Amino acid sequence: MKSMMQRMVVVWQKGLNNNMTCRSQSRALNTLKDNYSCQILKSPPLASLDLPDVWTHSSTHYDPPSTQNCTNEQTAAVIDGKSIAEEIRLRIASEVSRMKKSIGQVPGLAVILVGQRKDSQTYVRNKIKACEEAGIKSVMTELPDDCTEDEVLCALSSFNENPSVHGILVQLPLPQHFNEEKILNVVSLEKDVDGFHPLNMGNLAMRGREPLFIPCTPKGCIELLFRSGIEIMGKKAVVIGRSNIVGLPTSLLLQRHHATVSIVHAFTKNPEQITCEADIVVTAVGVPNLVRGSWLKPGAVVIDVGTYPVEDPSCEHGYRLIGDVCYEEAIRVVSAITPVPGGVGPMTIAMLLFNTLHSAKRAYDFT
Ligand SMILES: NC(=O)C1=CN([C@@H]2O[C@H](COP(=O)(O)OP(=O)(O)OC[C@H]3O[C@@H](n4cnc5c(N)ncnc54)[C@H](OP(=O)(O)O)[C@@H]3O)[C@@H](O)[C@H]2O)C=CC1
Ligand SMILES: Nc1nc(=O)c2c([nH]1)NC[C@@H]1CN(c3ccc(C(=O)N[C@@H](CCC(=O)O)C(=O)O)cc3)C=[N+]21
Repeated sequence: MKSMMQRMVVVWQKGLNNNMTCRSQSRALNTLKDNYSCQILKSPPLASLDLPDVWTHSSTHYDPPSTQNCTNEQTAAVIDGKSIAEEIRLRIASEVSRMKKSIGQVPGLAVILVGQRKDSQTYVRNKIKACEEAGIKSVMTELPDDCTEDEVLCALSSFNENPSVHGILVQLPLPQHFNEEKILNVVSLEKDVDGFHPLNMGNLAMRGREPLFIPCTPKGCIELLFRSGIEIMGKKAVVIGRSNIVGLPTSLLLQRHHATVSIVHAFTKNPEQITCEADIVVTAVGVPNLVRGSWLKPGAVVIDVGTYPVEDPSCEHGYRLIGDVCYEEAIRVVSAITPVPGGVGPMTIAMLLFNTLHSAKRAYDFT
């Protein structure tokens, strides 16, 4: 136990430290001159997030679309997840600040990172930085690749019991020798801000049941659709990928919003035929350029969750990210699309902060 504690690296972020820059000219959509663009310029209230009293319509107002990057060929509006996420994070920061002033408490997020994966380290770093900027306290336990399952479970139990921790995230994937199911089952249901606990997932799947938390990436995808004024009800949606963390919960969530949902996976025959009937395509696979222009119905909306790193010495970190969708082809066909990077990724982090705030509000009965 002692040696485990010594191996932990615990990083506490200071309390309120909102150093996010407020973008007065935030542009949620870099829309271009075309017939479709007018459909997605509305800025509806955040129907999918539970803060309607705070996130007023006026606060979510977007400027008219930019036409700066207009080319003759591009017809799609680019859904600017980065700006939308920034706006959401500012709202969260102001809620955290209100909470601190009112009850002297701030939300707390605990992250468990096992192993040395560079991508996981980057994601976790970004999440902790985002917490710091929103005034959310964060604590991280880092364990080596060869640690035991008991060490992870022990760290989890201590976070489960810690009243200043309102959200717990076990960064996935875990090294191969771990039983992911066993570990995720131990995360307290009330602190499961990732929404991966089987009870939260089960409640998401069942009619008339409400999960305590909705997984961040799927929730971010829906939020992007809402915020871009894209109707889900009655639409044909195709989700490519059926993983527990993205594809499956996204398909459940789209159904909850009354879309007719088809799921495409590695064994699907003729995926193109299924996908090209969809009004909304959400793709979460991790295969670059899997979805070609020919897979898409003209005017469809595409949410590209996939991120795949490709070496690029001209980029800051020596690599750049590409999505599942052949972007250059898709923008000539669809009405709106999320870019990679700058689409879903930033929304995942914003939703994590949202879930953590929500959890703390519930813990303190703060409205
Ligand atoms: N932007 C963000 O916030 C996030 C991005 N991601 C990214 O999303 C992608 C998916 O992540 P994740 O869900 O964890 O990945 P998984 O590897 O767990 O799942 C991939 C899914 O894609 C399916 N699949 C694989 N190949 C094909 C194919 N050729 N055609 C159709 N379906 C296929 C698999 O099908 P089967 O089930 O049959 O094997 C599986 O369901 C990754 O690139 C990941 O980096 C993930 C999380 C958050
Ligand atoms: N328990 C758990 N919860 C997760 O939510 C989880 C996880 N494990 N394991 C890995 C995936 C992946 N994921 C991302 C989060 C943010 C970006 C993101 O912010 N991407 C930026 C770019 C970041 C960069 O440049 O590297 C963007 O797309 O614009 C991407 C991917 C969360 N995941």
